[in-house]
Amino acid sequence: MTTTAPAKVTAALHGVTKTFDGRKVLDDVSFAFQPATRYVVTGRSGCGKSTLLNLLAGYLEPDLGRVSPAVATGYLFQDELLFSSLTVRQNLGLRLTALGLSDHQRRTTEALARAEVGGLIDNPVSQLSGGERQRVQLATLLVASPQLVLMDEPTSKLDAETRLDVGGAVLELFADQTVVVVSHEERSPLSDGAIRLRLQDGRLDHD
Ligand SMILES: Nc1ncnc2c1ncn2[C@@H]1O[C@H](COP(=O)(O)OP(=O)(O)OP(=O)(O)O)[C@@H](O)[C@H]1O
Repeated sequence: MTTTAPAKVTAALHGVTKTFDGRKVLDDVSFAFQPATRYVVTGRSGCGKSTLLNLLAGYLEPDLGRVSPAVATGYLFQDELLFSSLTVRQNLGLRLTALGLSDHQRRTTEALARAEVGGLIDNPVSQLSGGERQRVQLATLLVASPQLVLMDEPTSKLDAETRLDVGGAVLELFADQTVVVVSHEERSPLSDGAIRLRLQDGRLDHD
C-alpha cells in the first residue's frame, strides 16, 4: 500500500492568542493555509483582520501559540510601499536590495512584463495612474516570487473599473500562490472562488 504525504501547508496558526488592552483579538486560533489557495478575511471594523495579517507576516508575535513561517512572503498593505519620486525600476530595485536578491535586471523586466506594465519601467511613480500604480505594486511582489501573498484591502481606494482590473490581475498573477486578502466589502473581485474566513469575537470561522 502506498501512502501519500499530506501537502505541505504554506503557513499555519497554532493556538494563537493575541490580546490588546485586555481584549483577546485572537483567541486560541488554529488554521492551516493551503498552497495555491485564496482566502478572503472579513469581519467588522476592529475585529482583528490587520492583526491577523501582521502575525502571518511576522510583524507581530503571538502572546500564546505560534505561527509557522512561510518561506517567502509578499505584502500589499493599505499604505503604498512605492516611493513617488523614484522610477518604477528604482522602486523594484530597492525591494530586491532589501531582500538581498541578485539579478535585478532580469527579475525587474520579468515582473513588470507579467504585470503588463513593462513600458513604464523608467517612469517616475508620481506620473502613474491609480491602476498603473497598483499593477506596479503587484510587480514589487512578483519580483520576490513569494509563496504567501498578504493583501490588506488592495482595491478599496480604486474606482469600480480599476478594481475589477486589479482584482483580475491578482487572480491571474498569483494563481499558484497562497493569497490572504483582508476585505471590508461583501463583494470584491477577489472573493469569487476564495475560501471565506470570518473573524468574530476572537474566532476564525470559515463557511
Ligand atoms: N499595536 C496595537 N496596540 C494596541 N491595540 C491595537 C494594536 N493593534 C491593534 N490594536 C487593537 O486591536 C483591535 C484589532 O485591530 P485591527 O487593526 O487588527 O482590526 P481590523 O479588523 O483590521 O480593523 P479595520 O477593519 O478597522 O481596519 C482594535 O481594537 C485595535 O484598536
